[in-house]
Amino acid sequence: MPVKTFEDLFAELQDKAASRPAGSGTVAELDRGVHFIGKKLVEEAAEAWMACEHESDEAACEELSQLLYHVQVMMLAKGYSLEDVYAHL
Ligand SMILES: N=c1c2ncn([C@@H]3O[C@H](COP(=O)(O)OP(=O)(O)OP(=O)(O)O)[C@@H](O)[C@H]3O)c2ncn1[C@@H]1O[C@H](COP(=O)(O)O)[C@@H](O)[C@H]1O
Repeated sequence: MPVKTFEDLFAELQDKAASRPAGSGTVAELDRGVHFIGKKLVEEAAEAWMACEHESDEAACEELSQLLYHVQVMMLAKGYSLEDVYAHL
C-alpha cells in the first residue's frame, strides 16, 4: 500500500470538512475551533519533542505524524490552502 503523503492527507481532510461524515474526529475538532485546535497543536508538539528525546524512532515518528495532522486541522480551521503555507517555505 502506498504511503499517505502530506498532500494526500490534506485532500482527505478537506473532503471530510466539506462532507462532515459522522464519527470524524477532524469534524469534531473543527467544530471546537481555533483555540481548541491550537491547544492540541501545542500538546502534540510537546509529545513529539519528548518522544524525539526519550523514546524510540517509531514512537517519535508517530508523534511527529500527529503533529503534522494537527497542523493540517489548524490550516483547515483558518481556511488556508497548502499553497498559502507553501508560499512561505
Ligand atoms: N492522521 C490522523 C491523526 N493523527 C492524530 N490524530 C488524532 O490526534 C489525537 C492524538 O492522539 P494522542 O495519542 O496524542 O492523544 P489521545 O489522548 O489518544 O487522544 P485525545 O484524548 O487527545 O483526543 C487523537 O485524537 C487522534 O485521533 C489523527 N486523527 C486522524 N488522522 C487521519 O485523518 C483522517 C481523517 O480522520 P477522521 O476525521 O477521524 O475520519 C484519517 O485518515 C485518519 O487516519
